[in-house]
Amino acid sequence: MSHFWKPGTEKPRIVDDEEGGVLFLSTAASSSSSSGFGYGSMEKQRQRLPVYKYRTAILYLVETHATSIIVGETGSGKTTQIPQYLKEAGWADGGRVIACTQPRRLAVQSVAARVAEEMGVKLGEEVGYTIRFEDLTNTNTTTIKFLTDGVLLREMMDDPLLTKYSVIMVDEAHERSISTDILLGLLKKIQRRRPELRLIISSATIEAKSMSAFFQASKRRRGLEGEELGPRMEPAILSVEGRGFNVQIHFAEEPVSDYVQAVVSTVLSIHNQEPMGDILVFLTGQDDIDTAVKLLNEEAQSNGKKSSGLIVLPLYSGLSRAEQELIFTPTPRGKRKVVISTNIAETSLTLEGIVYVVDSGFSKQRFYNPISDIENLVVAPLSKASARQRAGRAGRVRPGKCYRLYTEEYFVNEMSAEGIPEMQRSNLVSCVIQLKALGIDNILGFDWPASPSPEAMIRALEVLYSLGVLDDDAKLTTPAGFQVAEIPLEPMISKMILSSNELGCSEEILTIAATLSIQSIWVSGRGVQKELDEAKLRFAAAEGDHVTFLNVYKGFLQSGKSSQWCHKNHVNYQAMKKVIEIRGQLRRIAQRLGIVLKSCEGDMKAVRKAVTAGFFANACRLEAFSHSGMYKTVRGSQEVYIHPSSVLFRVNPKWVIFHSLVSTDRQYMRNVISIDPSWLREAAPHFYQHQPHNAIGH
Ligand SMILES: Nc1ncnc2c1ncn2[C@@H]1O[C@H](COP(=O)(O)OP(=O)(O)OP(=O)(O)O)[C@@H](O)[C@H]1O
Repeated sequence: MSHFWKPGTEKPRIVDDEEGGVLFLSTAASSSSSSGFGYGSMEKQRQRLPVYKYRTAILYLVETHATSIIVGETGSGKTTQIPQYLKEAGWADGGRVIACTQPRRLAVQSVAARVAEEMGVKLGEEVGYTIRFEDLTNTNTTTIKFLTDGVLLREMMDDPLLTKYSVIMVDEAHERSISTDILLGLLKKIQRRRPELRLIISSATIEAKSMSAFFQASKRRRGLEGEELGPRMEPAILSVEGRGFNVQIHFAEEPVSDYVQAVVSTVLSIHNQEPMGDILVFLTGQDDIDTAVKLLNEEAQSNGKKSSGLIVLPLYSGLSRAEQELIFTPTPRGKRKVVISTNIAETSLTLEGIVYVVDSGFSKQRFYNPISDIENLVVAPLSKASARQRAGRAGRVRPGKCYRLYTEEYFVNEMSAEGIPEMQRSNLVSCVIQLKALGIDNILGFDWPASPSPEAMIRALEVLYSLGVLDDDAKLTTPAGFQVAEIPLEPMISKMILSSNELGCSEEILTIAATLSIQSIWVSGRGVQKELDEAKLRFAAAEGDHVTFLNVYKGFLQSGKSSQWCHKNHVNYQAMKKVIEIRGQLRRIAQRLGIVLKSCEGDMKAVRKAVTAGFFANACRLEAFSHSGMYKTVRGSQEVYIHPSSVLFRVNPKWVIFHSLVSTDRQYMRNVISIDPSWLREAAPHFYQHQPHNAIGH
């Protein structure tokens, strides 16, 4: 192998914890790797998982403790088995439901399907799932329900105490997504009102001590005589030892400078030198992934022998559902599947054929600076916890290998143990509105597992006030605030949709909202930049990217949603199918909220005003003296530039609004639209009240 020679020595270990009055249970359990390849019956497979040896211990802890923290290595069987054990022990009797949350939609769907299969039932009946815009459960029969943590938060709006659930298992808690953290804070509150509710916090590498300390504060109920009632409120910690099949780790000999190229050569080396078995590659985002797919496919064409038999599939959230599901289809005999993915395949996913994992060592992460009020999407190094999750995708159903595109020295000495919780590196606008919608008024005093900075909170409150979502007492306004809270999108997009109603352009804005929620509608990649730029010119609108999206969408519909049309125009066919899918869902929500579906018939001023009504906080002005296209954000005076992928790159209108920022050598604005600055004060008088008139005047 060109890059690898060094097998790793590090073995993932579980942190033991016997302190602080916390109950620690540990029974020696051998790894299922000793059981070799045989599959046997489904029941036998279940019994071979490390978690099986802990079945009684887990059920005992759940019976006697309000909260149980279960730490176990990836592949030990936590996600698929624990909900079934609970059901078998009667926790779903009497119409009660066992919930298991996941941070990602794809994981929810695939784990639910697996559990239904293991139980021999039809998915959507006894075992079901709910993700945003999709509910595959049956109110009468579903007893085990998988759902995203975001969806469970939304359920609290209708049922604040989550009364139908007997046990809620918060899985993959180590990921510390914003929704997981909000959920943990709220569940702790609910538990005080519903001591019979049981919580299981489960994860591969959670910091069990700090999580336990977080739940420790809850008091046990007392009876009239002062006797303690109900379950013990201090959390129990259980460490499940043993993991899936063995995964041999290989590290790069030298640091890798171009990880996309390194991925391509590593995949080809595996293909040429290693026995059959599928490959899962982790890259950072759509652009990298599309490039790697293209390079591998080109190899397959130009170098028939070396790479024949490779089926290369991309996997990222911007793909349509059908395209994502391709990764689950069995690989034909004599072929090798290569799935090239973002971190959406990092946790909870079992792809049966995967034997090899290639880990670039990076992922795209959000970083927010409350002082400059700037949130960036940055390609950042992984944590050890994520690297272990990635390696764990091999070795699920047979022994595997993981090739890390970084050195062992880097892994041991420089990689951080855990990532920073998303809560502490994000803009909190969505989080605050959710809590407000749940009636949590004292946001600053909320009990968080990891507190966000007060500056970030205040910024979020200010933006929400300016969006007209909060009133002077920081309570949700009626009806606008409640409507924005009800649309399951970021509040700025929701506000843009609501404003389009008054401006008579809801049909256009729904298309824009759907397009903004996927990463890119263009086919990018190395070597096609010139053709892509030419294709974009065919659709480019002087107003900017949002209006350009409308032109592409129109062209796509006129072509009869043709894939050839997309190919000819460098438009990503799967992305367009996803736009249509999301748009349909948003349309239904808009109708439910009483928004009149109407087209502005080419009045782009209305469209730009609606975008301004939602995204006024992202307004920028071109620096008069700047020949390099430097803009400054109106609030915060941060230096930003139009991204080369924007149709306004080098056009540089004086005033623009952006949708998001990415940071490479500079801060670049992605998806940019030109505006008239007078609309800013119209849209958000409070937000811009301290700006000198000439700062946002003509
Ligand atoms: N779809 C599937 N097909 C085949 N085997 C599966 C499937 N899903 C799960 N398994 C088997 O069950 C094992 C345990 O999976 P499970 O998701 O419960 O583990 P886990 O401990 O929750 O791991 P993680 O933290 O990575 O999600 C897998 O390693 C695999 O052997």
